[in-house]
Amino acid sequence: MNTNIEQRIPNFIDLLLDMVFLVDETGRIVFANAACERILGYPPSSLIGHPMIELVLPEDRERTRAEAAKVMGGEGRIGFENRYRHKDGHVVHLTWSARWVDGDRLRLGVARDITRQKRVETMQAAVYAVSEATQNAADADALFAELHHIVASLIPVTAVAVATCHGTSDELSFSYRHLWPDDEAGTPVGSSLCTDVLAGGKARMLEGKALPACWKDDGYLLILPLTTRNGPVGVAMLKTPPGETYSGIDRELMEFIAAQAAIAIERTRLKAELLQAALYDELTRLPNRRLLYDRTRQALARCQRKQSRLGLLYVDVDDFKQINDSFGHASGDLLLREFATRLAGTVRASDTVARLAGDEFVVLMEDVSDETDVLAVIAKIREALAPAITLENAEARITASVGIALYPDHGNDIEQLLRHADQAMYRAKQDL
Ligand SMILES: Nc1nc2c(ncn2[C@@H]2O[C@H](COP(=O)(O)OP(=O)(O)OP(=O)(O)O)[C@@H](O)[C@H]2O)c(=O)[nH]1
Repeated sequence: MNTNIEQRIPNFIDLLLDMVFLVDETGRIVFANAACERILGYPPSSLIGHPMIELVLPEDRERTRAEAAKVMGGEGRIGFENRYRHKDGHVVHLTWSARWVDGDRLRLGVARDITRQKRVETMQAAVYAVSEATQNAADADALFAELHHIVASLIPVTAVAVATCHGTSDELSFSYRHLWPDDEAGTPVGSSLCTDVLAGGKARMLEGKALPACWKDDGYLLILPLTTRNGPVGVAMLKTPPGETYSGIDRELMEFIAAQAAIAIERTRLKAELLQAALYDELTRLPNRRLLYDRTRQALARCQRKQSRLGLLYVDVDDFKQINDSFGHASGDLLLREFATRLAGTVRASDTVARLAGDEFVVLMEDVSDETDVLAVIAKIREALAPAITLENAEARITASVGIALYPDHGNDIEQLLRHADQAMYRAKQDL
């Protein structure tokens, strides 16, 4: 009966969607069905006599040899996965069912192409990895480094650059570069390519003579626009190792990741903006009351441990209302910004200058030995305030009243210290 069917329909094995191989004891192919051409690009006749292992990706060969040895030892095996190289260069993921045919001393293997399924899994894993990176990255720099890491785990990259912008009218600036060269003018290679890709909104792949000269026509450059529903956020550039290429599947995957990365960049920016708004004063960009309280509590804990002193200055601009009344609110704002800059310039980078409200500022200094240290800072503040401040149509000279509080001399917590310094400042103002 079977013989009859085989005689009447002789080539049914070539209709199978899976590949069927017979491989001899030396590892050479003795039979391959038509699916090999559909899946690997090789006509079956061209594979006869060819060592099977040479079709396997070099990274998977050792595992594959070990698996073949098990099959040749008589074990029926199902579910082994490895990767083959298609004739056109792209990677094909396979899962195997294999057994040893003892009488013919041949390995019979049936392989299913699971490349599409693997791609879906890779994409899902990439979405997860990018979203985790977005959650965990402390800032944009950390996010770029993590995105680079994710991309490098999926495709070969030797050099990476990301240029970012805020919308179409904004200029691109290079925010991340890894082994990315400069051109003769000292700007990152590919700047004009980025501008073109951003304008076109489509990914581009460059090779050979089209590559920037520094790569000597070697390898490929993939340029991807980073765009969200709200507009462009930048451009990413990936360079293959010399002699390698990105397949259509690699490019599709990178375009997908670029879309995820663009959303991640937008979210990280939003997070940074929210954090800035929550902790910093909008007008002067100085820490606000909330951040001052937080930093003071931390500083007090350190001082307690180290048995050291902390100095707190309450600084209030004298007669600021008159500036507003005489020159207008915009000039008042300008003066407050300049005042903040000068104040911040008088202390160490590790100290904190905060704006509490209106024209009231606080300076927090760690590790002061006694009041002399603090008085020296006040002298510096007065010196910094001495030059006139240029307003829109006028010049203004300002002074400030300052009150001092020291930990532990005048209090143990932020509220007590602030109250003490405020009262001292008030007394100083009365004496004017
Ligand atoms: N331009 C501007 N003015 C502000 C801002 N915040 C508060 N002010 C103004 O700052 C002024 C503070 O006035 P006062 O508290 O009387 O302070 P002063 O005029 O310096 O008086 P003394 O503290 O007694 O020297 C008020 O007129 C507020 O309207 C701001 O962000 N911008």
